[in-house]
Amino acid sequence: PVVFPLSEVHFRKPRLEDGTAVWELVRDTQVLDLNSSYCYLMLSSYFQETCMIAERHGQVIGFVSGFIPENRSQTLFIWQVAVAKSTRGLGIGTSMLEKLLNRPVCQDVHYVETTVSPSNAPSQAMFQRLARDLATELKVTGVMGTELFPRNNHEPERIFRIGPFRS
Ligand SMILES: CC(=O)NCC[C@H](N)C(=O)O
Repeated sequence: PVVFPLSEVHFRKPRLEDGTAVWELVRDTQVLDLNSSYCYLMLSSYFQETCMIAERHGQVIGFVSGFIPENRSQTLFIWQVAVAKSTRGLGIGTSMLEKLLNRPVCQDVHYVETTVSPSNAPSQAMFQRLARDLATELKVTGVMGTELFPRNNHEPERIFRIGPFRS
């Protein structure tokens, strides 16, 4: 993996034109669920306030998708966090999450919820770090079991809840 300062990374809202690059980034992680390319176009347009792009030298190296559930305005649900394999371990994932939480749309957010599969240790560590940085707790509040997925061919998804913060 390459090493470079985060100051070389540009964080911004996604645009429609990022759709394919995001689809390729998620595909290349080989651990996340690859949604349809159309889904990433939707996220990059209708959910751009709660999504984040990280880019360096014009290359998309990170992506976060999320939304605020319409009936739970104090919670930001983080859907996917994707970081290019070659740029892992530099804190890009944590930076995307913290910058996303600093957006005006998240000014009343006091909880983050997300799901992480048991085999995704880097993602679990990233959320534990986020809880520490926010001086709050991470709790496992539930799980989406394998039986919920077609042909049982998906790992369970443990539901994490981080908060309260900024209360
Ligand atoms: C935080 C995160 O990336 N969760 C992944 C959930 C699921 N496996 C997916 O890839 O959408």
